[in-house]
Amino acid sequence: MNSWAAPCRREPVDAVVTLPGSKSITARALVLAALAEGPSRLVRPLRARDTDLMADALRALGVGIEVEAGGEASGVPSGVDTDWVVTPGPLRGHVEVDAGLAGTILRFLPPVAALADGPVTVDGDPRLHERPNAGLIAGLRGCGVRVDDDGRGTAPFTVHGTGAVAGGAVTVDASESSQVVSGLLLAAARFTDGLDLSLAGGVPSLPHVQMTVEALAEHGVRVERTTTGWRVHPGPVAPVDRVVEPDLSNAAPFLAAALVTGGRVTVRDWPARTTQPGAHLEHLLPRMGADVQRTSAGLQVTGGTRITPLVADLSEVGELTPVLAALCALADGPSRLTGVAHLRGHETDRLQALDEVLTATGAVVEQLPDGLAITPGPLRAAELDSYADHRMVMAAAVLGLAVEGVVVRDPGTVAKTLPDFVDRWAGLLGEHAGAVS
Ligand SMILES: O=C(O)C1=C[C@@H](OP(=O)(O)O)[C@@H](O)[C@H](O)C1
Ligand SMILES: C=C(OP(=O)(O)O)C(=O)O
Repeated sequence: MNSWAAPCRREPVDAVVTLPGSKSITARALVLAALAEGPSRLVRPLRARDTDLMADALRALGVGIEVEAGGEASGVPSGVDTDWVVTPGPLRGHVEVDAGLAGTILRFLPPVAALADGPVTVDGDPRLHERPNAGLIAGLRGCGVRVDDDGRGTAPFTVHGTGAVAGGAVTVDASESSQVVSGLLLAAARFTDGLDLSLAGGVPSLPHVQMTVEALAEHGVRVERTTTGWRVHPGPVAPVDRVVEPDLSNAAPFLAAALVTGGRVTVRDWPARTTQPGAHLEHLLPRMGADVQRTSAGLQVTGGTRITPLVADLSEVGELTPVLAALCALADGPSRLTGVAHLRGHETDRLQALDEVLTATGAVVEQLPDGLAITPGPLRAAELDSYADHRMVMAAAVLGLAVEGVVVRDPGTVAKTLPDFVDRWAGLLGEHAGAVS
């Protein structure tokens, strides 16, 4: 499929959707299970490019990861393969791993690789070579690990595992990605001296760091907040069986459809409490005019007759920016989204890409040093790039609901976190995914 005619919808949608597991929780669960003292079971992990590549990378290091039919907890008919059973083994080096375009692999795998018994080379898509990673590589070196890189910390690079990592007190610059902190914390219980990590500056996406801290605690690791960062005590990592929550960032386009069409969308199995940044949709969407309720079915979002502009600092929830920006282009006044300078280092430079896409469909966009000012204009048809970015396809889908004639090139890029997005979108609208070529 080379291009996708995003469906336009004038009538209110009315749908209940079920979404696959969280990318971020699946990635953490895989890494911690790989470092644990015995086998762990992941029920309903996300099966998508990012998490499949993470599983492959860990397998290359010697971790057993088997697909198994789910039990009762999987919520699907018995006999359907829904679970991953992760069996740790001695971590081996002399391997190359493909990180694709996954920030989670780029930043979570190298600290694990440092515990292997030989060199591990990390490479991936051409765009991965541009994703910022200097903070992680400097942090690893501070822990006593030898890394060969091009001097910028970007992939490809080689981590020289020796079977042990000293750890100790390290200061890192995580201003470009919270994953620098998460990656180091995740493996730190296995470092000889644990890790006393201090931040050199700010860190975006704090809920994702909190997600890491909670995942560590669930695996029995002692982790605490310090005045300058986080401390992880050395010790065993306990195995854990867990059910992976639905991906709430991937819920964003589906819930946004309720606002665009003045309809109603419920996302099933919305967690009562979660560290996923997508949980902030519950508070952000009412600011854009939606009625949001927790019902017995899940999170129900009902759109009104207009979309209210949004002025918000999205530093904690950067992942939501593309879909929220699309909604801003359909609002009835100017919006301002700030706190997201680090989006320039995501799958694409998202501030530039959003500028291009929203401008092409009629908005007036100003790029700010750390965000976007978006003034809606008369809507017009456009052929949009997907920028190899799943969230840009999802943002285009939201625009397409309101703009006749939105065509998205290379929509298959959604495979990163939601391979069947186009089919699910058709299902949301009560259509078949026919308009693809
Ligand atoms: O730890 C994680 O799972 C993630 C952290 C965030 O990264 P940044 O801090 O680089 O934005 C987020 O954008 C990414 O999609 C997932
Ligand atoms: C920034 C994202 O991904 P990654 O984990 O590759 O950084 C994202 O999914 O929005």
